[in-house]
Amino acid sequence: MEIIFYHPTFDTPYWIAELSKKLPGARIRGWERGDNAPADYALVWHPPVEMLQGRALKAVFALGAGVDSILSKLKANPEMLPLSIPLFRLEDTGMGIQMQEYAVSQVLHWFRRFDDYQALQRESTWQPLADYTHDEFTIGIMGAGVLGSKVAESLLAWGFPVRVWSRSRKSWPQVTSFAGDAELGEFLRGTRVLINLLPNTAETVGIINASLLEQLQDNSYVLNLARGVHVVENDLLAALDSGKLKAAMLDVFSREPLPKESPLWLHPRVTMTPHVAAVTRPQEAIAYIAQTITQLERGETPSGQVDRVRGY
Ligand SMILES: NC(=O)C1=CN([C@@H]2O[C@H](COP(=O)(O)OP(=O)(O)OC[C@H]3O[C@@H](n4cnc5c(N)ncnc54)[C@H](OP(=O)(O)O)[C@@H]3O)[C@@H](O)[C@H]2O)C=CC1
Ligand SMILES: O=C(O)C(=O)CO
Repeated sequence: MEIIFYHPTFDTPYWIAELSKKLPGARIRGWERGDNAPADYALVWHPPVEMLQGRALKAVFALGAGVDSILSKLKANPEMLPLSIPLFRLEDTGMGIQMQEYAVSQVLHWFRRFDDYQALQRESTWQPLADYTHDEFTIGIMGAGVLGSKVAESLLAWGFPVRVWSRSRKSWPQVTSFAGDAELGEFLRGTRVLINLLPNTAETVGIINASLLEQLQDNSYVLNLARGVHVVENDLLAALDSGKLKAAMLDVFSREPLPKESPLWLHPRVTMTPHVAAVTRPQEAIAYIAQTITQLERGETPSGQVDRVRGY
């Protein structure tokens, strides 16, 4: 079995060595321009078109959870990967716990009013504030997939009311589920902390815009953990300045790295991280990919296949 690997920043020799331990029969090589030799599987992130085009692959693996970059490249170059070749993505593989850590720490930060206390500290003001209660701190998670479900679970454990919004309805204990565009308004009206874990698709791009933000409760919070293009950044800034939003924490941006001139950098109620909410953990990802390849070789149907028509 021949496997080709391409990632613009990962340590390719390390990945090849570790993958080889899990797939001892496989010949694995880092792909370089001009390599047209046969391959059965391709493991990729931001792959050049020529890496995949014209190959009789058994499957392609995205080395992350989101497949928006590969799908948008495919839109422009459909011949890069025919629909008959399945595309897999990483399902959790250690990203769930990272999203839980991020979401729980930030929600608790807002819930315990550490943002307000930090502002008071800057003025050397000693001023105890009224506590927030859990029942006025409903968490609304957009996207109830692999990562959204993990985040829901962790915030429930801290006693917050949790609701989710997705395409299909969920029947999860203690979680209120809203499904489809028709129920988005009702979902938003009860949400105090909006957490975004949607995939980037034609339907979700720009979804966090002025009209959506207007439907949230006053003094709400936004935590964007998914993709920058979900948020209309000027609308978010306007909602912060109008007082509709109390604060936003952003991990992802419409342009990355965030340009120096972006007003988001200096906004007093915006905090940010540079797209690190959940990174690919090599050992977990390698175990998942090796197991999935083994299942495919046995003729089984592993989970994690992307529905390319649906876009996630
Ligand atoms: N910032 C970071 O470091 C990282 C960001 N991410 C981002 O997180 C995203 C989510 O990952 P993951 O949980 O694994 O993805 P999943 O595919 O498992 O979940 C996607 C969820 O979004 C819902 N959804 C999709 N389209 C719509 C729509 N039009 N309306 C309502 N709901 C919709 C799906 O609904 P249904 O359940 O009905 O199908 C599903 O619940 C990734 O696509 C990626 O962009 C991922 C990893 C790291
Ligand atoms: O896996 C993903 O989709 C990511 O965004 C990794 O940072």
